[in-house]
Amino acid sequence: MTEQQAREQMVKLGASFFQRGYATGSAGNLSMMLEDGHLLATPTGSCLGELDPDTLSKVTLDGEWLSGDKPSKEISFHRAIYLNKPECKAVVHLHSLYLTALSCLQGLDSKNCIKPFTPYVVMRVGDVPVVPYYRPGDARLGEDLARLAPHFNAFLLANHGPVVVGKSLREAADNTEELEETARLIFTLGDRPIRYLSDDEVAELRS
Ligand SMILES: O=C(O)[C@@H](O)C(=O)COP(=O)(O)O
Ligand SMILES: [Zn+2]
Repeated sequence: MTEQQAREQMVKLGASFFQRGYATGSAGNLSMMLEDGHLLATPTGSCLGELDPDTLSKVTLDGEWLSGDKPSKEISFHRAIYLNKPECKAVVHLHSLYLTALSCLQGLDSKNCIKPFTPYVVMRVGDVPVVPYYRPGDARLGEDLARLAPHFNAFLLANHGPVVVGKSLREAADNTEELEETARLIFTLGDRPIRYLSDDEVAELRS
C-alpha cells in the first residue's frame, strides 16, 4: 500500500467509526505503520469523522514529528506497542460506548476483562488485560502497554477505553468493532446467568 493509499484508508475508517457512533467529538486516535517504517497517526484534537489525508501526522518510531499536524497525545503509547510487537502494523484507540462503560466497572479481572461466551472474540482477539487508570497522555500508559504488547492484541484502559492492534488498520478496526459488540452483549445480558465457554471450548478455538 502506498503512503497516499494509507492516508486515504485512515480517513475512510475514521469516518466510518464516526458515522456509526463508535467515535464521537474528538475522542480516540488511530495509527498505522507505513512501508517506510514511519508511523501515520491522527493529529491531536482531531475528529475521526473529519480527518484530512494531507494533515495526518507522520512520526518516526522514535517519536520524531516529521510532518503534518501535531500528533495525538497518545502517540507514545502507540509507539510503545509497535516497538514491542513487531507484527503490529496498526493501533486503534476509541472511547466507544460499551467498552468504555466496561472500563469503568469495579472488580474487572485485570488479566482478562472479557470472559469468553462467544467464539468470534476468542478467535480474533483473545484475552483483554486491563491497564490501570492514568491521565490521558501519561507516559505510564506506554510503559504498561510496552510490557503487555507482546502477549495480547487488545487492552482496556481503566476508566478510559479500548486499545486494539492489528496487522493492518482494517484488521485493528474490525477487531475493535468485535470487542465493542461483545461489551454491548455483556450489558445487554445484564444479570442474566451466562453460559460461558468452557476451557476446552476456548482451547479448541485457539488451536
Ligand atoms: O482520552 C484522551 O484524551 C485521548 O486518549 C484521546 O482519545 C484523544 O486524544 P488526541 O488523540 O490527542 O486527540
Ligand atoms: Zn482516549
